[in-house]
Amino acid sequence: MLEVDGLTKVFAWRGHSHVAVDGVSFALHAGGSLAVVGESGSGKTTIARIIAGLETATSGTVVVDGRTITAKAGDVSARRGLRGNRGGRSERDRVVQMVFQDPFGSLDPRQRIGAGLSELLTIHFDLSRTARSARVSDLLQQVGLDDRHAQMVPRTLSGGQRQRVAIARALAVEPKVLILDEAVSALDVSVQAQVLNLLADIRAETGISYLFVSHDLGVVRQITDTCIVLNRGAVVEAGSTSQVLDDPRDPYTQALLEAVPKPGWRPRRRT
Ligand SMILES: Nc1ncnc2c1ncn2[C@@H]1O[C@H](COP(=O)(O)OP(=O)(O)OP(=O)(O)O)[C@@H](O)[C@H]1O
Repeated sequence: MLEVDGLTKVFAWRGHSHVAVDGVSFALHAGGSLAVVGESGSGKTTIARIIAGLETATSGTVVVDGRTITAKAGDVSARRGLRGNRGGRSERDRVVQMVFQDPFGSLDPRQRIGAGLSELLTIHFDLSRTARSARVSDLLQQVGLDDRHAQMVPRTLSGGQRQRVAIARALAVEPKVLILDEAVSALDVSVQAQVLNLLADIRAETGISYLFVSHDLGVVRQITDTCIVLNRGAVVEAGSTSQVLDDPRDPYTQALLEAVPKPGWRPRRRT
């Protein structure tokens, strides 16, 4: 479903340059769930943003569902080739969707949740008003919300409910790949568990694939079957999530796991 090959991103500014992603390759099969883990600054979000089309790659390819979707800066023909005929939206808008840690940024503060979903459906599908309204109800139900929430604006929802809305909005366009970038990190533990269960159910029902970016190895264990570990933009270990987390081969992965606070952990005193 998703094949990433030799992906590289170099950020350059005022005579400086920084290799944020360094020849990353991995594959995610249909209905699979792959974690991208690594410490802060290791390049996780940059990879996610390139796949979602929010950032251009310096080199390498991204293939989703058999179609190459990588567009380098200035590569207009690649972008044109991906244009769908629905409202001028690119095909990538539909096949890959992304949910962020803070859904506030992607929600219009003045728009009621139902109206926002309806607007998205209008952009991407040719549905009658009745069919559209039924689809809005279905989407809300799919994420554990109801028609009551359709009448609310983002600020009147809890953090967990807002994240459910963000997931409903992503699902509205029927993507093949959903990128979840620290999507449950800001939620408290019980709400986090509910959203993780919801994501597991949606994957089982729809066969959607997840690319799960997280620094939380406990969450990664629950929601993914395969895992890549990044260190300074490069993949240092890849395999099944249980193998990587239970029997890490690479010293960096071992150090990453050892850094997770264990029961009885106490903050070290400053000297
Ligand atoms: N627009 C940019 N310009 C310059 N450098 C950038 C830019 N975006 C990211 N970087 C750098 O690229 C590196 C990787 O950043 P990225 O956000 O992908 O890391 P991350 O693993 O997602 O980190 P975190 O877990 O803290 O979100 C970092 O060193 C960051 O400073």
